[in-house]
Amino acid sequence: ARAGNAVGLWARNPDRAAAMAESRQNATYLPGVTLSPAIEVTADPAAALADALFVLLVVPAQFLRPVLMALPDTGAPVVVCAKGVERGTLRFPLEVLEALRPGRPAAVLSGPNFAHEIAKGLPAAAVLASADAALRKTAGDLLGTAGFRIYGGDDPMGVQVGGAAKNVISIAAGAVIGAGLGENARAALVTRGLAELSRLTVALGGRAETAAGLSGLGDLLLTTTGPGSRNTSLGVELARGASLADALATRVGVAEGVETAPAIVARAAEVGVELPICAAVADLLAGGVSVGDAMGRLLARPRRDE
Ligand SMILES: NC(=O)C1=CN([C@@H]2O[C@H](COP(=O)(O)OP(=O)(O)OC[C@H]3O[C@@H](n4cnc5c(N)ncnc54)[C@H](O)[C@@H]3O)[C@@H](O)[C@H]2O)C=CC1
Ligand SMILES: O=C(CO)COP(=O)(O)O
Repeated sequence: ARAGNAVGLWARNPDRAAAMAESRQNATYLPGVTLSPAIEVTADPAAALADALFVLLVVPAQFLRPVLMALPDTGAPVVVCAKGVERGTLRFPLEVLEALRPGRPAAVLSGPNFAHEIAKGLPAAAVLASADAALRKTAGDLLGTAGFRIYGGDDPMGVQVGGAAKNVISIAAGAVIGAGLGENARAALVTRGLAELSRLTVALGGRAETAAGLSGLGDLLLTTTGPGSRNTSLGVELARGASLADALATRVGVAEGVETAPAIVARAAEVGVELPICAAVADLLAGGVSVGDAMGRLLARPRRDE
């Protein structure tokens, strides 16, 4: 909307959609932000999608499939903003889309982008990656503003791996801090986490340099260095003794790393890639190991060259 487009915003719940249309706020998920008059909120998906040049899918990774199934298919290209891996199928978001809408032009938008800062118009950058050069250009042109700099990318798999893996590594970073293991440990963990992210990217056909870009290193820098990240803050809470159920019950927004941790480990195993840090997070979330024991396990791995 800030870039000068008319936007249809579909919300599932008719009461919430009506409240948002009336108050011009999403009080639950983005309190304190006034919606632009160019955004028309509706609970009718057909109305939201009418004349849309493309569709932004902005629900958590586990809900992409049911949401896509609920939306009428207008033939419009799709830009996915979710960062995760679907449990069960072990698919990345664009793979879920391809299964439901084969051949549809699609892109992924990702980067170090806390929603509340984007909503305030603070400067930020993201990468819009697609195998479809025309979509990359039109969606990049339409979404970019003076303060929101969009880079194009032709490695959508690498971008998706970065977005998904960084959420898991953020939980690990939070756990290390919450357990008082120190900032050296966090830096080591994030760096070796980046190596995991990079290995998986390459094994799935992406490029190692994508891991060093906005969607990989960039997002890791944002979310592993402070409590502003929901995944990192979840890791802190778990390390301080909260159960996963209690930690999830007391928060509003999603922590994508919870569902993605076991899924990304399993997906990596399919292509013969080991993700020790992500696996440690999956075990921590499953309640099978303490933070101290998980760190001990990582430190005890056979020594090798970096
Ligand atoms: N919030 C942020 O700063 C950023 C979030 N993302 C990614 O965007 C995706 C969405 O995240 P958020 O909006 O932050 O999550 P959120 O937890 O704040 O909001 C979730 C949204 O999904 C809807 N939802 C919940 N259950 C649903 C269901 N069963 N079916 C359909 N919709 C459902 C909720 O009504 C809500 O609108 C995630 O993959 C996240 O990693 C990416 C960049 C930044
Ligand atoms: O992906 C994000 C910022 O780029 C949001 O991170 P959290 O979901 O951990 O808050």
